[in-house]
Amino acid sequence: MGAVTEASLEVSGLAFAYPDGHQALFGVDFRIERGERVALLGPNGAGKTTLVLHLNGILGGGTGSVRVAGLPVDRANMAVVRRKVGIVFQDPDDQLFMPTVREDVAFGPAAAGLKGAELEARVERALEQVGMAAFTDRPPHHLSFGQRRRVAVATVLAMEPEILVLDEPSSNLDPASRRELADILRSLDVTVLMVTHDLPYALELCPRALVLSEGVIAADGHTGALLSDEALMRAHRLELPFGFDPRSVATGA
Ligand SMILES: Nc1ncnc2c1ncn2[C@@H]1O[C@H](COP(=O)(O)OP(=O)(O)OP(=O)(O)O)[C@@H](O)[C@H]1O
Repeated sequence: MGAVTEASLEVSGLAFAYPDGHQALFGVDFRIERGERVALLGPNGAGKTTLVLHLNGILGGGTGSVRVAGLPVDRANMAVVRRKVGIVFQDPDDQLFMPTVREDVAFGPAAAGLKGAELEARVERALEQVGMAAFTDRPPHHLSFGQRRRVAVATVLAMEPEILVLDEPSSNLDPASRRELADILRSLDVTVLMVTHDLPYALELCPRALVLSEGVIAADGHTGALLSDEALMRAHRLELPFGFDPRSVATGA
């Protein structure tokens, strides 16, 4: 396979209806290249979560295809795909359940067969990447919310994913923790897809954004340009904070 030209993520004609018949996705197409940071924007109910749950095969059975690093997300590839797509859920407590930070971060790689010094090095590196190396032996429930979110990111980084998917990464963070997480995400050498309603955060971190609305991609382009398009914003119920000028931010730097 031509690994060099493969996209990190390629979604083609993805359509999906829930078992109750509610159609959430109506033919979604986009491609994310290796190393890009892309924001997935859209109003409540647009289909963002439904889309994300297709990226590692939690949801399936619709039509169209999802490929991660060229590999189709299907039953046969599920174990590999789950390692390649790291999803950080909105609530870190959904991801942290072991007695110590070390055990939480080691959990995934250990289940994938890593042990001994190799496992220890993997854990150490992931915790260093999120600035949490000093907390290795602490119980996660003794950490602040912002620290727990960083550990949740580490649990996913420890799997060395092809693509890091973050669901509302800035939610419930104070301004300092928000900025620290932005610095961490910027420093990572990994493809990022970030689902967020925090439009200034999207602008700050992601040079490119997708707008998902009523189950289709309504716009795909430069984040600053999309957020400056008042008609587009209005049409898809996207609102910037009062007084915020997207043209005043150096996007994705
Ligand atoms: N289990 C389900 N069964 C039936 N319909 C569902 C189910 N889960 C979600 N939906 C519907 O699918 C549509 C897309 O929902 P989804 O959660 O993907 O949107 P979202 O963009 O993530 O929204 P939000 O910003 O509120 O998180 C909505 O109309 C929702 O009501």
